[in-house]
Amino acid sequence: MEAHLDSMMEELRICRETKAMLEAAFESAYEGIVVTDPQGTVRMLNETYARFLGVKAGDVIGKHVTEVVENTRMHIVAKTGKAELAQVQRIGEGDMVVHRIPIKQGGRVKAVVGKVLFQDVRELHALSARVLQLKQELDYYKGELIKHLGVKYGPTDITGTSPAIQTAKKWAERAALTDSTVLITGESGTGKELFAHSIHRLSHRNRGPFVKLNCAAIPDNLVESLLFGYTDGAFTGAVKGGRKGKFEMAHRGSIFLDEIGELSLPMQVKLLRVLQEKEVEPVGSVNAVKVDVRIIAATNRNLEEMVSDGEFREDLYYRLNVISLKVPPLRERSDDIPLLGMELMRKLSTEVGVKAKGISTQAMEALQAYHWPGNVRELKNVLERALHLVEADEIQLDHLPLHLSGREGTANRPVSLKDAVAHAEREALRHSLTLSGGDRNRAIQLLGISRSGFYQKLKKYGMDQE
Ligand SMILES: Nc1ncnc2c1ncn2[C@@H]1O[C@H](COP(=O)(O)OP(=O)(O)OP(=O)(O)O)[C@@H](O)[C@H]1O
Repeated sequence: MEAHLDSMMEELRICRETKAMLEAAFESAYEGIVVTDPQGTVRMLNETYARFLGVKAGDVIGKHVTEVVENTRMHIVAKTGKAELAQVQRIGEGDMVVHRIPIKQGGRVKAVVGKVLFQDVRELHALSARVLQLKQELDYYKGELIKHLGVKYGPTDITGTSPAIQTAKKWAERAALTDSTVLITGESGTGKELFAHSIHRLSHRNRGPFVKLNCAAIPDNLVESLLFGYTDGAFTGAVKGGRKGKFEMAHRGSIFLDEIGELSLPMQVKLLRVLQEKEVEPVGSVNAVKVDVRIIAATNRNLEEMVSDGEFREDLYYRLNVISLKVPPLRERSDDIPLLGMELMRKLSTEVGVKAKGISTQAMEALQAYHWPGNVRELKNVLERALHLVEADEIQLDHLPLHLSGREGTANRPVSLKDAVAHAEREALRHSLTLSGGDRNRAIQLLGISRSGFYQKLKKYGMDQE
């Protein structure tokens, strides 16, 4: 009996403590709170609400809620048993946001709790306007940060719905989940760089830098210092204080080694060491620097063939090719050409300042029938050229180059061998420049002729000013 009494006392003490805690929470709440019984009689009213209504809680408890709060529906909710959330209720001078929540036991309403969330809905409007402004600012700074970090493109920039491009995109998404080295292969102009940016953008490193190095564009003797940096006085002409290399710059981010197939054999050895040790040794330094960098490499050359010809190290090839991503050539996804053509045309029209709205059916058919050795880059160049020629709204067949539009009939063909050679040379020059996007070094490579020969021919055919 005594033990029973003790346990009842203990329970009573806990109940009192809980009640005191709930009352304190009730009173200190920022929102106004009112509780009624199922008949709509006010049972509780916290200090915030009482102050807001300009009444004393003690005076209104026991009154019907309609006598205490203007436009109330607490007594109605007590009848319907259905909660009314985030409703606007006019009280005095202000529009309030209120919740009315029935408390049920055994399916019957035992009480209704009313909450006034904001003192006035205008506060909410002001708050949401501020949130919107902050969001816009945030988006702007995010964009700026991304530009600053070096990443320019994301997966949404890769246009195409063909199964081939979708598969490549899926691989890129998967690659982004890991930190493994990715080797992106594919013909020139297929969009390898877009994929490299996208992998970084989708990865957990996307707040870190994205650093690009085109291995073909730098002289051999500079590659090392560019990649690994150098110390003060490492060589004549070195910047005072030394300079960080691309690997260090890409710390906690990704490095994109474009045209990796052009890296000389001695540089391949050094790169392999970085991959193995995860540290770089700046030129002139004896101390290695630890780097945390994800490597994305790309090439349009056949590295396997280069390995068998002894031009590319096998061990480096396997280190790079942990995840391989092949970007399909455009001729294998001609289904993408209408969408891609329209998308590129829209972007280019803004750049060129021409308002072309479409591509005629005939022109589109010609675009789809062509084999696109220069892939999307070539398509872009063809469309840009067409936009300069277009007079009305649409790109027509005769705005496309002759080799594409099929208008190159026999009537205009040269008869003498000399003229035929000149004609062929001119076309080859033009074609190589279209393929390379105007990049003369690449055009020279594509033609397989010497630099001086290239410039002589440009001059001969009056194309040196183009
Ligand atoms: N799927 C695509 N959607 C939209 N634009 C694309 C797409 N693929 C490529 N491009 C555009 O085509 C051009 C060439 O792409 P990119 O430079 O990525 O090719 P690449 O494969 O890296 O070429 P290279 O081997 O010559 O370096 C760029 O202007 C790029 O924006």
